[in-house]
Amino acid sequence: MANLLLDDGSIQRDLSEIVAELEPMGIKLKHYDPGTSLLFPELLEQDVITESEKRYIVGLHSSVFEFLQQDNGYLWCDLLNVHPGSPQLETWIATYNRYHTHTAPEAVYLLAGEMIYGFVQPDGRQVQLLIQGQDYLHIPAGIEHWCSPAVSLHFKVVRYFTTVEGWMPNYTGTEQEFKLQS
Ligand SMILES: CSCCC(=O)/C(O)=C/O
Ligand SMILES: [Fe+2]
Ligand code: NI
Repeated sequence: MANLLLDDGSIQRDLSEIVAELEPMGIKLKHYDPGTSLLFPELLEQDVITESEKRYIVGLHSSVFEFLQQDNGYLWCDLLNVHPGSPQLETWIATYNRYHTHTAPEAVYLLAGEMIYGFVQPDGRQVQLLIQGQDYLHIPAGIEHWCSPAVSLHFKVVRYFTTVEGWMPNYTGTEQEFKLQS
């Protein structure tokens, strides 16, 4: 389940409170646990999974989550697997942990592991959202965000795309500011 860290050091753990905090930015967060992870538990534990294993997981998952694809007009989806031995991991982190926008929505369903997203609220305050297994996140086009693996450096995520080319980061230059109270 997700946690939201606010810039005053407080943490929201209640899903409905987090949803309300994200709502002014048009960001949707849901927790769906249809039991699909039980279909491939050993694959979710593995650091390395093959392309055919990825296709198997995405295929099983897509049939259960067909409504997500239809409701949101997703054209295609893939499975991104990040682990401590992932090639170019530092480059990947450097690419996405800077504030950026996309011209298309960014939607993800986290199968395993943890990811952190940063957002700028309408009043300028920055928040950090931790998502965990079975969390679904939808960020509208044009919303500033950054993302990163959590320190475990493990996540497996289904990414939903509404355009053929996927998400291109447009960097905004906004600095990450996260001052917690002393
Ligand atoms: C969510 S995994 C891929 C990273 C990415 O494309 C992106 O835009 C993160 O914000
Ligand atoms: Fe992004
Ligand atoms: Ni590992």
